[in-house]
Amino acid sequence: MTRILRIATRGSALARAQTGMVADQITAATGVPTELVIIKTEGDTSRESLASLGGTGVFASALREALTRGEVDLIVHSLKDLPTAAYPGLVIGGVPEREDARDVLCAQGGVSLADLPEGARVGTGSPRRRAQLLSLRPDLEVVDIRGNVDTRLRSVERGDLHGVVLAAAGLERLGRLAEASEFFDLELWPTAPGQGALAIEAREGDDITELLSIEHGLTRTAVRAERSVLATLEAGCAAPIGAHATLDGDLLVLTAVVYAPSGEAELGCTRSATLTGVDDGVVAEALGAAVAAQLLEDGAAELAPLGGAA
Ligand SMILES: NCc1[nH]cc(CCC(=O)O)c1CC(=O)O
Repeated sequence: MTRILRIATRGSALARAQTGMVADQITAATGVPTELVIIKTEGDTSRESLASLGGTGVFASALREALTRGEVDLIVHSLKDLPTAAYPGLVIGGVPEREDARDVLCAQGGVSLADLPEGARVGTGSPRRRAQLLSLRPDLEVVDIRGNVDTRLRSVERGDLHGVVLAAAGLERLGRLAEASEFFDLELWPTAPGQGALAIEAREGDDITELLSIEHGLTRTAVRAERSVLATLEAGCAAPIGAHATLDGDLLVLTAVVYAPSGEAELGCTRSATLTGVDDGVVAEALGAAVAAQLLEDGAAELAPLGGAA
């Protein structure tokens, strides 16, 4: 019998698109056929705010249960939506190369943030994006929105909002990057730990050698540093924190910023560590922990609500 890899995904257009891309890559590289298994999650069906759903992992848990039960072989997650805590019996078996980690503005008339009218209504459900918007444009009315990328873009098309902030990677995967009216530089506007990257989760001990074909070690190392900041701060995925790591030669450079929810203040820290190719993951994790420790020493916990879904 030929082996078929069953790959679980959430049902949103973005989730299906990115899972299909990973599945196609695996098949192209290894010849092993794949099958997509769509799993509905509470995070997809509920209209409640993320905070009232109980915070981290609302998108991941139904898929993880299916993987644990053996109903599927792999899960493709957006890395930024994956809680930092390990899940018993499961491992991140593959991390493909990261795409664009930046946030973008999609605004009526294709205008930039600076050119939005006074008091413009801009939608985001992310406390980080809210703070970043307000720090640059305190006059804006930031509107808390939920829903998938398509719904968010439609609220701009319909004129309910002047603009929305979204991840470039998500728009790209949906073929809608042309709707971006401004790309925010990562130095000025660091994004969520792991943004633009995917995680392929597998059962511990399963020998899924096909994953080697999509693995990108430098992405894995960079996101490990970013996620280590969150884990050390004991912050949830909805905390107002941006973190981004890049490689400069053999130097891993990590910047993290914690924002006051109002956008009126922020604390940043940049540090670097040399990668040697040996234990890079450990080095990355220590770098993230050091950056987080510095932020805490500088008062991050007093500046922003860090825990759970803020
Ligand atoms: N929270 C939803 C979510 N999870 C991952 C992405 C984008 C793709 C990515 O970062 O890999 C998005 C949409 C968005 O933030 O615009």
